[in-house]
Amino acid sequence: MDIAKVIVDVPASSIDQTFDYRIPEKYQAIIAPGMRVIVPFGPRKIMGFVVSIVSHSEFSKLKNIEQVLDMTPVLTEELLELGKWLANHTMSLSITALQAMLPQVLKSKYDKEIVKLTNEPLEEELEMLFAGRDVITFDEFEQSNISYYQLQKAIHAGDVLIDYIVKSKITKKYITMVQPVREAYLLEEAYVELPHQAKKQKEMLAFFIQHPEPVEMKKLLAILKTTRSTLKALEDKNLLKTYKEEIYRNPYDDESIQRTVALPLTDEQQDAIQPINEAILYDKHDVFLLHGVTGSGKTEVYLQAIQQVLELGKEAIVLVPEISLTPQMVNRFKGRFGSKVAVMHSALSAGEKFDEWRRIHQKEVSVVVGARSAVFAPFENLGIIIIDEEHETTYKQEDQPRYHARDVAIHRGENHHCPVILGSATPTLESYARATKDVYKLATLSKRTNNMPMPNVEIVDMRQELHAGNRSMFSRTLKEKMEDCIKKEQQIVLLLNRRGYSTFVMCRDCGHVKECPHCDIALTYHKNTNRLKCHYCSYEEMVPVECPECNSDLIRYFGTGTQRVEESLTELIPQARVLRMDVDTTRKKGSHERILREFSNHKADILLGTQMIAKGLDFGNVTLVGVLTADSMLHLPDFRSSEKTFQLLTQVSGRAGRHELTGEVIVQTYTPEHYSIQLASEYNFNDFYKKEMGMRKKFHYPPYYYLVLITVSHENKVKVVQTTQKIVQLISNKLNNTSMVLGPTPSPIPRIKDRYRYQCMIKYRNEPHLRQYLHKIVDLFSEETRKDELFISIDMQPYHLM
Ligand SMILES: Nc1ncnc2c1ncn2[C@@H]1O[C@H](COP(=O)(O)OP(=O)(O)OP(=O)(O)O)[C@@H](O)[C@H]1O
Ligand SMILES: [Zn+2]
Ligand SMILES: [Zn+2]
Repeated sequence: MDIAKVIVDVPASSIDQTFDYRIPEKYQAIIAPGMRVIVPFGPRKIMGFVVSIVSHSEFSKLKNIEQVLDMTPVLTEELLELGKWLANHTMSLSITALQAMLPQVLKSKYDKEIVKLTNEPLEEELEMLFAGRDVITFDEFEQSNISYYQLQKAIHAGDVLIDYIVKSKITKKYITMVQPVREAYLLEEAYVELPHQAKKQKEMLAFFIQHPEPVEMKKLLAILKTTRSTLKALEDKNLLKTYKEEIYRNPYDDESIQRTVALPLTDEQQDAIQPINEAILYDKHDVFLLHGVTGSGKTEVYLQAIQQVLELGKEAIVLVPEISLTPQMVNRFKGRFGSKVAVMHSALSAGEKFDEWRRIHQKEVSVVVGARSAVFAPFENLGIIIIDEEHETTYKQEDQPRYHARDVAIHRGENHHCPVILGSATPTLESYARATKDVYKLATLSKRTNNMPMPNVEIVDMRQELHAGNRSMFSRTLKEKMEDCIKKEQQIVLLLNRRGYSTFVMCRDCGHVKECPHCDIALTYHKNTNRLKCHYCSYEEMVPVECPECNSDLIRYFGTGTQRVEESLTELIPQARVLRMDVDTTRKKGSHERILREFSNHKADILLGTQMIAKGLDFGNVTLVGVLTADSMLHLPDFRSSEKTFQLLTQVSGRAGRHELTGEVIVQTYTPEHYSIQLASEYNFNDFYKKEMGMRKKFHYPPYYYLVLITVSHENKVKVVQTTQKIVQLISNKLNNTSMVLGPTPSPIPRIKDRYRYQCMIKYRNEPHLRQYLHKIVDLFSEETRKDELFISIDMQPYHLM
């Protein structure tokens, strides 16, 4: 068994291709599938993953593995299999799929060090290598004669640990602990024998006679108001000992979180959880769709299901959309399960992320709460996977591998024979359709836990406001209600539905709009710098003083950015204290939390923001929710725009009146008659579902049809059109006659960074060999994609149609 099959890090198309390498003697005892290695490839040395170890190769002249990067596999057997499936499912390279499962630190090249964790002497050779130090570089080890096997043994025994040198603000990662090495009566004897003058030493012994548990050295010295020398003296007498313990860069202060206990479930919750608990108990894979109105206690159902999973000694993954991963959310899980919970959040530093990942890898936690990529948590005994707000499109990754976390979760659920829970107040049509066909099991929570009614929604027609002479972006009703609310010392959430909006500069005389010279899209106006920026290529320029087309000086900016809304708001209601939450004000780490904390402490009357305020917030004092422009995304070239509008309105309405106070919602719109707005205002999911399903059926969209979006880009427009044309032809010949191929058409943004973009769309119901066809087609162009910068992207089940 001295040959390793390795997936190497080369961006070549052929998927599932492994290369054989010989394992040098020194690595034979330690190497295992799932470890990363460095191998020679052509003239270069590159990284790869060992996927299996075999005794025979078809090839005769094999090169040697150059270096083994891990002493314990970073990918489990299950994740290796998942990677293979993922690459095929998303039409991406195996190497890309495997790397997507690992934290950043393991993807880039970081220097390693070996940390000694014990104060006991190590095995002789290793002990000599450390030579009294706590930390040595990995290089030093590699230059020594010590075998990898010896090192691996010390790692497994917990005596040493391999760490990556990541720059992190928190540098202190190890603490020194003190512990008595003698039994209490021996400490007492020693106490009596100590001379009078050794007062401090006596105090320290007295402390340990009372508290024989290990204590952090720093704390001990602080409590006893003494120094290291006292401790040293007792160490020398062999009464106490010190050792190091690793502390994790834990960004959450677990101790300050208030612990909670399971609430007695309502009847509806009870009915929902019962079949889930059964699936957990009998190792049964089922997908449950938990359709529960906002505030109906879905989270409590998750928590109690996880409780059951933990009692069986298994593990749980909870996925939450990135922007809902607030401290409020995290605390609900930490409050119930304490330090058993790891959090995977993109705002963590690389070092913090790695620490959280390692806590999972080393089985120190059994629950992970995280955004999309947490679905790859390296648990080996999963008992449940939960996806909260399953309708969120951020669960689809927009670059390679273009996976949907829901598909990955279900695949892992099958592997582990465990249930998958999809929860939402507004499930996707895809999931709901599956539930009505019994592919998923449906559980419904129709009432809020406090039995409060859903807040009343009033639709305001902004066209009539205009006719009545009100040109501001706030209707008269909304203004009155806001003033009233502030008077009563209650709070307001204002949503500016900004998708599809931007602030652009237009000439009032000739209508000229300033566009990016490299991308076919309007430049966005940034007020604080008075510059125009492109959001696709970061091109920027000064705002022109006159129109480049007609030289008029009537050049003005249009659109409604949150910043502008804030300004008009403070003009309209000067006494209002406004907090703004959008991408600009939350860029800094921790600012998101700060804004929410201030709002929750009633430091402001109004929380004004974009989509990110619509989800998960639970503030008892919020009684009014205003939506400024409900229809702003209805007109986007996206077949999901009605669904997204319905979801957003329902979610944001759910922020009002969650506790004792009743809430109300004002929705401003220019298209009050649109069914997504009407039905959202009635909380009528069922009718919306029926109506929208009718539309999808008529226009051949999901869930009736599956989609594939193929985008071709190149600097030469003719080449782009021709290539897309050819792809359309090739694929049309292969598909059956219930499938459709649309295109070629220019992409909604026809040029980005000077590259032209064309696309075609495949709609199909049943094409079992589609992926094979697509692979073949992509292979046909592989020369051009490699040499001529032709780019072909394939998005299976696209969410982003731009
Ligand atoms: N069985 C219960 N008895 C009493 N209170 C409960 C119960 N279950 C949940 N709650 C409380 O009801 C409130 C709403 O619950 P929760 O936030 O879990 O709802 P949700 O369905 O997840 O809402 P959203 O979709 O709006 O986030 C919370 O304050 C929660 O503590
Ligand atoms: Zn002009
Ligand atoms: Zn640009």
